Amino acid sequence: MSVQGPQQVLELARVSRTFGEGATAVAALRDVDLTISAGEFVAVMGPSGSGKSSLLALAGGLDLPTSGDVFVESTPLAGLGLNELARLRRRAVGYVFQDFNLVPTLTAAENVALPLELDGTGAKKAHRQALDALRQVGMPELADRFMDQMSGGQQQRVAIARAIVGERRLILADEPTGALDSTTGQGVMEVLRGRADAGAAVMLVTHEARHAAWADRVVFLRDGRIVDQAAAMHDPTMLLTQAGL
Ligand SMILES: Nc1ncnc2c1ncn2[C@@H]1O[C@H](COP(=O)(O)OP(=O)(O)OP(=O)(O)O)[C@@H](O)[C@H]1O
Repeated sequence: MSVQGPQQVLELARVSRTFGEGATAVAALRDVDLTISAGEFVAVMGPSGSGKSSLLALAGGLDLPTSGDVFVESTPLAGLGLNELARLRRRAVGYVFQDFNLVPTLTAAENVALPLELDGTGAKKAHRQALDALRQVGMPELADRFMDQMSGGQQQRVAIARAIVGERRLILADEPTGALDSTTGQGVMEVLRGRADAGAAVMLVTHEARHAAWADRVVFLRDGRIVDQAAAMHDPTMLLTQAGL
């Protein structure tokens, strides 16, 4: 399924995010400029606490910057009301959370179909698209299982299926392979690469150089600033050196 729309899917313009005030304030992000185009897969690397999760949260409209602007498909997020922001997130943004955020009382297929149904897609079509997404992450046979009948790795793949379902233009993934063995983790990278190749913008936070090697570009964060950007090299040790890891 191809994903079409404006060329520039995500833009962060001089974005800063500070938590707290005064002497105890923490600058999680400082003056970050970043643009991701349709079809582009960007990996974000950097030491713990460098601002990677904060960056993803701002890109997905889950948090708002202290200063600067975030645009998703040319729409400034700051100008949206809460309902409009929620609608844009459901329609345009697929988010893989570190802790999955799945609904335990729903089956895998119901979890994946949920954002589509909330957005007005009919139940049958939503179910069909959910099965397709579950197939892409290699789990079509587990569609009717509830979350407490699944391993951590299986739940993680449900979370990934929910992020890629439908025609999301922006896919944001925070360490989406933590609970997966390396073969399955590789499969998830193939799925993300495939979504980018179909026209989505993909941003992946990862500590793993072999996963960053799937990206078109790697952004390195340190102390809340982008310190370097590089075309992804297929030399993992080089990536680790650059990331200071
Ligand atoms: N809700 C919050 N309240 C206060 N400080 C926060 C909050 N969220 C993040 N921070 C701080 O902002 C900085 C950046 O955190 P962030 O989680 O974005 O880093 P990270 O690179 O994702 O780290 P990790 O790799 O450990 O997940 C850290 O110093 C963190 O303590």
